Amino acid sequence: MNAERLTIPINPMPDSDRLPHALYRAEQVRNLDRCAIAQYGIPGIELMNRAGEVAYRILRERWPDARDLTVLVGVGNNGGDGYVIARLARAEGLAVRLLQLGDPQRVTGDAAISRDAWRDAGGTIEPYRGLPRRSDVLVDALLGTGLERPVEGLWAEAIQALDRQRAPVLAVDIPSGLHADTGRVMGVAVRADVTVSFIGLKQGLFIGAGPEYCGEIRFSALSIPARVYAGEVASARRIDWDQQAARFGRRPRTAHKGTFGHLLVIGGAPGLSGAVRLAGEAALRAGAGLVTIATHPAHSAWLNLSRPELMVSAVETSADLDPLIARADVVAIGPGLGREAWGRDLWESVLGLDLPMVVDADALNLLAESPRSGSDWVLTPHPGEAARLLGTDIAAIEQDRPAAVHALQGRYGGVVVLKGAGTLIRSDPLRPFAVCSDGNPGMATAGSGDVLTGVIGALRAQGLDAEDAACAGVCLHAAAGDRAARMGERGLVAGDIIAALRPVANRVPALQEDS
Ligand SMILES: NC(=O)C1=CN([C@@H]2O[C@H](COP(=O)(O)OP(=O)(O)OC[C@H]3O[C@@H](n4cnc5c(N)ncnc54)[C@H](OP(=O)(O)O)[C@@H]3O)[C@@H](O)[C@H]2O)[C@@H](O)CC1
Ligand SMILES: Nc1ncnc2c1ncn2[C@@H]1O[C@H](COP(=O)(O)OP(=O)(O)O)[C@@H](O)[C@H]1O
Ligand SMILES: [K+]
Repeated sequence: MNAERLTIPINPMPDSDRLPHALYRAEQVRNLDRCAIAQYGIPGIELMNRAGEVAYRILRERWPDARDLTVLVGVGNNGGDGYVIARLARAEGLAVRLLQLGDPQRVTGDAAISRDAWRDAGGTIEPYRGLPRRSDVLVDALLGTGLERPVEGLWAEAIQALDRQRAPVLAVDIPSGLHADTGRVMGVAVRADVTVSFIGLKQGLFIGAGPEYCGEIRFSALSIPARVYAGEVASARRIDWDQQAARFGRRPRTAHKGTFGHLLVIGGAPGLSGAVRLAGEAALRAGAGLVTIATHPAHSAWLNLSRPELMVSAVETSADLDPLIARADVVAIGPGLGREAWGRDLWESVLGLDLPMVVDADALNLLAESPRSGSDWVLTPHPGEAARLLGTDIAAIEQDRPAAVHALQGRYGGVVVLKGAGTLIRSDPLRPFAVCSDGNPGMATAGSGDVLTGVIGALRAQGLDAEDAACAGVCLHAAAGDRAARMGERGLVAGDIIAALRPVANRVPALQEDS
C-alpha cells in the first residue's frame, strides 16, 4: 500500500441512497430544525408533513402488501410524525388503528395540528390498552429525540408488547427508548426492522445498542437547504473501509521494503507468545515492510521458526531493546506483555521514546497504574481496559461510550480507539470523533485485538499519522472480520481475520478470491 494523507469530507446530506457520514447529537438536530424553520422560513408543520411522507413512502416500499397498520403515538413531535403517517395510510385505503400513549391534552404545537388533521380526515384516537391481535406493520412514533428519562409504566409495557408480537416495526426517527446521543437503552427500547431518521443522523443510532435496535437505517434531510448544516459541526462521523481505502493508491514500482516502514512489536511474556505473533503477522498482512518482534527468550526461537517472515529478537531486559528501537519507525507494545517485572521494565523503557507508538493490552493496564499523557500514541483499549484507565467500571463505559472516549483522550492524549461493537476513535477534542460500525460479534474472540494492534502499527509504519492510521486500521480490521465471518461468526478465530486482511486491503472482490 502507498499511504497518503487525504481529507475525507464529512457529508451531512445524502448524495444518493447512501447514508450521510455526519452524525449529530439530539440537541444539534434540534438546532438544525430551528435553523430551517427560523432562518429559511420552512414551517415546522411542513417539516413534520415531509417527515411523515418520507416514512410512509419507505413503509410502502418495504411492505407493499401491508393492509392493516397500527400506529403508536406519544405526546411529542415524534407522535406528530405518527399522525401524518396514519393520515396518509388511511387516505390510500389502508386500515389504520392509532393508539395514543400519554395524555392527549398534552399534545401541542405542530403535533396538535397533525392530530387535528388526522381527526378531520375521519381518523380516531384510541388510548393504548394493548396491541391489536393483528397488524401487518406497526409504526413506532412514541418517543423521538425528546427522550430524557428511563421509560416506565404503560410506555414500557407498550414497547415490550411490540417486542413480543411478530409483525415488522418501522421506527420513526429513532427506536423509542434508545437514547439519541449514547445509543443506550433507557430501560426498554423498540427493536425496529427499519428506522427512518430525519434532518440529521443521530449518533446513538450507530453507538452502543443502536445497531442492535435500529434494523435498517434510512435517512431523509427533508429537503432542507444544505446551508443549514454549515452552522452545526457534526459531533461524529461514520467511517468504513470503502471510504478509508481511498487513502491507499498503487504501490510505486520502485518500492523496496524500507518504503513501507519497520514496526517493532514488543510483548509476549512466558506463556503469552501467541499475542505478539498475531500482532506481527497482522502487521505484515497489512503491508508493513519489516516487522521485528521483541519478546521473551523463553519462546523467541520457536516464534522465529513458526513464521519465518517475522524477525524475532529475544529480550532479557530493556537494555536489549535499544538496538531494536534504533532501527524501528514505529513501536507497538502490549500484546501478551504481562504485568510482571519483565513487562514493566520494557514498558518503562519505551515511555520516553520519541517514536510513534501503538499501546494495547497489558501496556494499557500498566499505563492505568501510573497515568501520563502522550502525544504521538494510539491507545486501543477494550471496555475493560478503558474502565481501568478511567478508574470506573465497564457498565459506566458502555452506557456512554462517547463520553468515555472523550475522557480517555483528555487524560491520556494522543488518539484513543475504544474497541467493541461500534468502535469509537477520538483525537482532537474539537473535531468530530469517528464511529466504525462495521465488524461483527464473530470478532469477539481471543487475539482479535492483537490483530488490530498490528494493523494500526503497520499503517503508521507506512506513513499515516496517528488518527488516520487508527481510523483506517479499525476499518480494515472490521472489514477483514466481516469477510472472515462469511463462513460464519461462530468459531471465527483471530487468524481468520489475518487471512482476510490481504484481499480486503487490496480490494480483491470476494468472488475472485474464492474461485
Ligand atoms: N419541527 C421539528 O422539530 C421536527 C421534529 N420531528 C420529530 O420530532 C421529534 C422530536 O420531538 P420532541 O422534541 O417533541 O420529542 P419527542 O421525543 O417526540 O417527545 C418528547 C415528549 O415525550 C415525553 N417523554 C420524554 N421521555 C419520556 C419517557 N421516558 N416516558 C414517557 N414520556 C417521555 C416528554 O414529555 P414530558 O413528560 O417530559 O413532559 C416530551 O413531551 C423527532 O424525533 C422527530 O420525530 C420531525 O417531525 C421533523 C421536524
Ligand atoms: N460485537 C462486535 N462487533 C464488532 N467488533 C467487535 C465485536 N466484538 C469485538 N469486536 C472487535 O474485536 C476486537 C477485540 O479486541 P480485544 O477485546 O482486545 O480482544 P483480545 O484482547 O482477545 O485480542 C476489537 O477490535 C473489537 O472492536
Ligand atoms: K420513535
